[in-house]
Amino acid sequence: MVGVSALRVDGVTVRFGALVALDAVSFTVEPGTVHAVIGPNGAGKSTCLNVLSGVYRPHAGSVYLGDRELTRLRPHHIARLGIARTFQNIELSGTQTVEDNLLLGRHHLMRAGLVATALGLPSVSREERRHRARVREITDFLGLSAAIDRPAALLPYGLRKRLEVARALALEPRVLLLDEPVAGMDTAETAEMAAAILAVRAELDVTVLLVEHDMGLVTRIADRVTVLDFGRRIFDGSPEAMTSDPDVVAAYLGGAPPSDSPRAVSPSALLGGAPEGEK
Ligand SMILES: Nc1ncnc2c1ncn2[C@@H]1O[C@H](COP(=O)(O)OP(=O)(O)OP(=O)(O)O)[C@@H](O)[C@H]1O
Repeated sequence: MVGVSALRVDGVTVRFGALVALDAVSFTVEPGTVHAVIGPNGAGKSTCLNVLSGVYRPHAGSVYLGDRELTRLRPHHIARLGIARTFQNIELSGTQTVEDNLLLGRHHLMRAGLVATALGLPSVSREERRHRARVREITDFLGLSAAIDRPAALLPYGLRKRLEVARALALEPRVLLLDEPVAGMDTAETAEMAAAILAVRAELDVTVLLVEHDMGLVTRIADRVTVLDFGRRIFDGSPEAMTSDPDVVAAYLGGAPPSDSPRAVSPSALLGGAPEGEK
């Protein structure tokens, strides 16, 4: 898991009908960093993550991992190139154990074909042992080993959120995209998740891009922050500079969208549907 390539968002625009969810947004996530994308409700954060993971195709602009353009690729292809993500709403298989959820996450790394598996060839069991060993390492790393045989649905909320991160790590990514990793967590769970994210960057050398509401978390763990408001990038820089930036302060204090904002459209104009490329 070597994070050597920058993830570059270049002039990305996404529209939902007349509503411009992202308006020519650009930023670069440097390898080996924790980069946060924040902004008030409806700022375009999730849309941005959906573009990066291939769920939405932008109307304009491009996304690159190093020299590789990702813009037109499908989600599974992007995942194979080393970009894994978690979802705002936990998307685990609740009836399956922690271990099986992670093995499922490694599915595309498994080489044995159906016939070889059905015949129980030695190479298959060797491969399976290797994957199970790696899954144990990942569960240990994220403090989930005591729960490895439990069904995901029976875990407390904080552990389920961490299992989501573990499942994304099971893909052996170079870049990890986290959609609101501490949403709904109490203080202790938030602190544990913050420590886990920092460990992922420092010990696994995985670049982390997280979308988050929690300003406190962002200022504690992010190396760099991009702030969106009404689909536009209003700030890109260090967490320290962000907290005193007048545009960021104004956005977080609230207020109406600027009169030239693409968001200043009538409600009926917003019913135009999803982006052209939405799959
Ligand atoms: N599938 C969709 N169809 C229509 N409009 C959408 C769709 N997805 C997002 N939007 C709109 O695009 C804008 C940006 O939404 P997005 O979910 O990206 O914001 P966000 O910053 O993630 O918000 P939140 O913090 O509330 O999750 C919002 O006005 C939202 O209502």
